[in-house]
Amino acid sequence: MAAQPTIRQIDGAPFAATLVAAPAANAVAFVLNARGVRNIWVTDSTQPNARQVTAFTQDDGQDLTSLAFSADGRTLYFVRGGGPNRAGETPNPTSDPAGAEEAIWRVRLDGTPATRLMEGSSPTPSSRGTSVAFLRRGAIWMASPSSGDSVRVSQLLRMRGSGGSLRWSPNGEQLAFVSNRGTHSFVGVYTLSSKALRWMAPSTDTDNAPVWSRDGSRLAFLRVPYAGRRLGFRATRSAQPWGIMVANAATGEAREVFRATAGRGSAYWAIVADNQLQWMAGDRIVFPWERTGWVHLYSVSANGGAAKELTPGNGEVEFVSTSPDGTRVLYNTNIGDIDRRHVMSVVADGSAAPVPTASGAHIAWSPVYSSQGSTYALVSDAKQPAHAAVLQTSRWNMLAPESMPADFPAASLVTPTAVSLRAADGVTSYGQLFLPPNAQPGKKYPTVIFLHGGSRRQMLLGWNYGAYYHHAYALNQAMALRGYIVLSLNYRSGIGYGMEFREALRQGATGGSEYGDVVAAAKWLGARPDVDRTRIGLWGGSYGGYLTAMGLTRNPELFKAGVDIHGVHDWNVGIQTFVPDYDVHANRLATRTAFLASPMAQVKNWRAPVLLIHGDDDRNVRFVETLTLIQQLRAQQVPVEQVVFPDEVHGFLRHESWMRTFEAAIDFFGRKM
Ligand SMILES: CC(=O)N[C@@H](C)C(=O)N[C@@H](C)C(=O)O
Repeated sequence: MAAQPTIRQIDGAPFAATLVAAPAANAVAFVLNARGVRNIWVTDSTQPNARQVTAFTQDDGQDLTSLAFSADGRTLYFVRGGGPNRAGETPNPTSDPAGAEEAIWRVRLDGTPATRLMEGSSPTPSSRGTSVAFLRRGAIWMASPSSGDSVRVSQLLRMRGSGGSLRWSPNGEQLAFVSNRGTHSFVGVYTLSSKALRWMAPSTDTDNAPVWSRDGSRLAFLRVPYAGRRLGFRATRSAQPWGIMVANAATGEAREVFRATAGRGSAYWAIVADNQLQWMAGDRIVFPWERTGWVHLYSVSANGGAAKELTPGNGEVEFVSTSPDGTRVLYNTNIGDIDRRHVMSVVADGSAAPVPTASGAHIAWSPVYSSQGSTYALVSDAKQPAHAAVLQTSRWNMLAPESMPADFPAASLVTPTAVSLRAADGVTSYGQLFLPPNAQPGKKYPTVIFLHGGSRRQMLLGWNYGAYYHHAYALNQAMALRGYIVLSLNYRSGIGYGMEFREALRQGATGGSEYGDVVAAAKWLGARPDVDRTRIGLWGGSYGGYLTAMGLTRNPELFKAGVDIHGVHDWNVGIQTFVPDYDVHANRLATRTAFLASPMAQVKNWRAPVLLIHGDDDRNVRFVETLTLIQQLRAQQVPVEQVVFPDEVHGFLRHESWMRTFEAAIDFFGRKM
């Protein structure tokens, strides 16, 4: 019998991320995270086969992000390291005594080594020259070539608020940006020659997502009416309708060219894209709208008028980019295949129906056109982890096949199947079922339910496009290969199944209604002949840790053990992490509802053994959430085990953190289930 693949083998393939295309030279770049060692790979007109252009060698937890090409496509800028937490500390998960930083690096595609340029983030190379605008602690700075290979940096302008969304005009003479003022935001335009700053029709609303017209005379941006402080972890089904403004860059005067209708789609839901708005050829603006209850793309004239739906169907558009000539939009969607993602393209004026790219049971995201019109994407399937690929004769062909480890056990992996189930209140939820290979008829198997985090997430019928859930998919595979049945549950309040599913009523801090789907899943599994209903466990991270803890407090009769990774255990604490001035006394009913929807409200019922795992530099779910839970469980003599990662953040930055987490989980379930 072949040796059982280890979790380190199953989760040992590189994870591909951050695919970007250059405006010239047919260059495309992406990041490969190979067991925590992150490096940048490129392909271009000189060498169509992908090649590694950086030389990092350690699982050091220093992410590579914000890749941005120069106008000529010959130089690539990127950020190494993460942003500061509220205490101003940058992520240092190896506890490196020298500390860590968030800095902008540069690598030329001529083979010379990458070099660190300066502290900062959001490198935004000029659309014409060789300058690079960037952010440093919320201020806007500029780096310009100096003697030799060095750069001269200077703060571009001093203003209130925090800068973001840097956008060069097509001629490289102006820089548009967003100035975030906390309760509202403005769009500004800075002119380099005159050093003049002009606000675009400033108002009480939140203006963001600026995009230049193709002739550089105008700017379009989103205007979202002020709606008070958003506390999160609750449904938002409607709002004061958002709109699209078009401003004259020279005068700052603007007018509204589109406004969402009341009801469905009146609350803006973002796509994943460099720009939320795409200024296309023919002066048309392409934008996302949820009017039908699904996130679709629409097209409207920059002069106003009726919006035209480009992507009809029951499913969501998620990742969006455009062709260099502005005639086509490239996007991914689950329309027609709800538990996967496929890349489509459509003409921006809506004169023709969307066109598919590749067929097959794959998951494709982050699609981009190269400057010479080739189509690239990040792709995975049930067995092949996330990789960068180019579209050739309607197939996705891997760009860096040599990066796959020889011991990756693709053939041993199982292929999950799509399932759906109904909760007591009638709401349908969805999931992927992993069955142990060579399952024996009549045998009853121990079973675990995986609960994703977010909760605006969706697990799929294959390796996930998010790093966190790419890792989670590996553990689900490892558990199935170790003889567990695994149900990966897409509970209500997740994405992919429409607005009303995502914005499920009484979710999270307003009632925890999604826990009803967890109970339904346990009962659905318990009714299966191959499930040992006395051996059902739960595991999940963050929001999934919350639901794991809910199961162990609310229904100790259903669940035998749990692995709770940085879970939310008190919604009032969870909200305060994102809203520091949240006042639990401002609305006592809401505060009490939030507490009653939290595991801590019924922690006295907790009996089952649990493994708690947390990094203490967690910026999303504070370490104290686990501290207070452990204190209470010890007082109740509940069998509690723990794994703590000093200086790790929420989505573990080190591969070794994930491996230690998963090895501990496999061992824990082996002993407790
Ligand atoms: C928004 C956020 O941080 N939510 C957390 C409770 C969470 O679930 N975080 C991760 C796991 C995520 O997927 O967002």
